[in-house]
Amino acid sequence: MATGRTHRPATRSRGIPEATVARLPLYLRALTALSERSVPTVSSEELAAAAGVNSAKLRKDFSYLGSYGTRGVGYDVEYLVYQISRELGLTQDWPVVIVGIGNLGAALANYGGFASRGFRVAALIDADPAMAGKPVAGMPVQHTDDLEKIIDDNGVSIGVIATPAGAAQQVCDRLVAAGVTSILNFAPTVLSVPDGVDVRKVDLSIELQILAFHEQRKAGEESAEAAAVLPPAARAAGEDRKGPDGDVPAVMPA
Ligand SMILES: NC(=O)c1ccc[n+]([C@@H]2O[C@H](COP(=O)([O-])OP(=O)(O)OC[C@H]3O[C@@H](n4cnc5c(N)ncnc54)[C@H](O)[C@@H]3O)[C@@H](O)[C@H]2O)c1
Repeated sequence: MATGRTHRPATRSRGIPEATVARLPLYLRALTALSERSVPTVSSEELAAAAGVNSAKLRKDFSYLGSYGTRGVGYDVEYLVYQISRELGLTQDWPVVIVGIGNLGAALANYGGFASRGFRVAALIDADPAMAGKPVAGMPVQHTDDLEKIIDDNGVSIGVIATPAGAAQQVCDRLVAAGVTSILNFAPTVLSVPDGVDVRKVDLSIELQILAFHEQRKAGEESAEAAAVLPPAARAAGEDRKGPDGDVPAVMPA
């Protein structure tokens, strides 16, 4: 009997904005690190810096949780860990299945960080008959033929897709038909899902492309700054000092 499929994140119904929900894991990670160091309280500024968020935004986010901290003391670290964990639904066990146990699926299965955050890997599923029964991360890989039964038996509502892109939609459709309502998709493809099903896509190459964009902008700003510190005559002379690729040599401060 599936029990997990009806769980919906409480955050939506409580009217917490999606952007705040997206920042809660950042706060939780920073707070967990403080808790591990037995730090009892933290100011909004310190926590904002640790989470990489603006402190006014943090205070606004925490106001949605009904957490305002104490003036001059800050926020109680343990209580905030509990509050955010509860808000994110992490105080309950979330069985997760991973579909596609190749390089990535096996790495995810071996990652210990899921279990410590309340995500129990309930099953590993792959279409390759040669993999069936083989142990990965201490669990036998199960064949996709049994996908629906596995979802039902374990009350799974969260599925992770780590198959090739061409198989992802079909895997997604089967997961959804079996009762999965949240999908974490690593395959480089856009999935169509019915209303009520949440999909989060992880694409490391997109993250790298965004970093490349920022790197390019930083390089542009540096050369603009270098040009700005030159007196006009030197700037004009600098034209002659360009390297063979047109790069302007770095300007040393006087
Ligand atoms: N999001 C990211 O940042 C990121 C990073 C690396 C890889 N990927 C993507 O993750 C996916 C897996 O990459 P990989 O390197 O592990 O590939 P892989 O070839 O090593 O593994 C894919 C696995 O999926 C299985 N599979 C194929 N069709 C299936 C189906 N219909 N049902 C169940 N299992 C099926 C295969 O048998 C294989 O074991 C690819 O789509 C890849 O592009 C994403």
